[in-house]
Amino acid sequence: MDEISLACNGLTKTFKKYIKKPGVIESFKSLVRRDFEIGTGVDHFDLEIRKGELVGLLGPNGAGKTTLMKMFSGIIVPSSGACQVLGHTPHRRAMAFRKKIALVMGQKGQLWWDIPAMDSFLLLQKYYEIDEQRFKQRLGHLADSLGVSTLLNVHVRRLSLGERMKMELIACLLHEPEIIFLDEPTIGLDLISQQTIRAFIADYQQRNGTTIVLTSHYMADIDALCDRIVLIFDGKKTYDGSIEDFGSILGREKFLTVQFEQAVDQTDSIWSDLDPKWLSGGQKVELRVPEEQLRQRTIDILQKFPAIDFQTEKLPVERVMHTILANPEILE
Ligand SMILES: Nc1ncnc2c1ncn2[C@@H]1O[C@H](COP(=O)(O)OP(=O)(O)OP(=O)(O)O)[C@@H](O)[C@H]1O
Repeated sequence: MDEISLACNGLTKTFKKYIKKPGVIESFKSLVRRDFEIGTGVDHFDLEIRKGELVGLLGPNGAGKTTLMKMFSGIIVPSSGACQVLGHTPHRRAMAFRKKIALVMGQKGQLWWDIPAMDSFLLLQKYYEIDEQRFKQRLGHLADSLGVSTLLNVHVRRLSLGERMKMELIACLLHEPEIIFLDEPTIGLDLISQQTIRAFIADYQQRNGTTIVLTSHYMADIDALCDRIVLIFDGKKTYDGSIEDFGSILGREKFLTVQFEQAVDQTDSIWSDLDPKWLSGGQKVELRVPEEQLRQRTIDILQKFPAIDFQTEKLPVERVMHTILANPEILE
């Protein structure tokens, strides 16, 4: 039987949300008594992740992804429900647990800004009690793989965003964690840095079989790295399955792209049920077409509007996600 790395059951996190009424008098009143309501960040979430899986956690802004990652890594205490990570209850923060996990938050680094990354790594070596030889070997290997060996002694504040993220990854991997939580590791990075970090994570995971939970706003990350995706909306799990099945959630559809000689009439009824996405000022369109209608619908379009190029492909996950974010009831 496969070993389970993470299991949670009915995991819930509620927050007090303070309400401030407008006006000066209300501001003074709020100094004495603050009204609040209870908001739910994560709502009765069940999840099981096997050892060595790379799972993508997806959802719109404010869906509860970061709250979930914080509960998995023990930074915040659940309001109710159960969570076990590598046999530990995360929020107890036992040292044995901390040595087995790592959390990288793209929005919030753990490295000190005013000192070189190397100094932070040395502190982490002490904190995690990493043997000197193993530390040197590991740091050398990670820094080489990420192409930052020459930057270890540069103050973190002087590094570019991409270089800083690479240092954050090294910091999280030095102690050889068994499970890694990556919350938006590529956020704000340019395309090249995104690709480098993506390739590094894929390679690292393949070599080490580490369990990884990843959140990202970039579907390219999810597409390239994750076999399984979990969708979260309003704190609730709405989908858990393979990326292939996710791609076919909207039915057996193909993605048809047509490039025209000149801009065409976007109000024509021919597009009405094909979810058109217009590009190049109306000279190019991307359509979702049911597989069984693909031949006829393509002929109809080409007969009506002079085209210079067209292609069909499997519906990209990005497009499926976009449609689901706009119409979450599809998953009900
Ligand atoms: N400390 C807190 N106090 C009050 N509410 C909070 C707190 N942390 C999170 N929330 C609320 O919980 C919900 C989930 O937030 P969370 O940060 O987990 O979302 P997310 O999916 O990570 O969003 P994003 O993609 O924008 O980072 C939001 O409504 C948020 O306002």
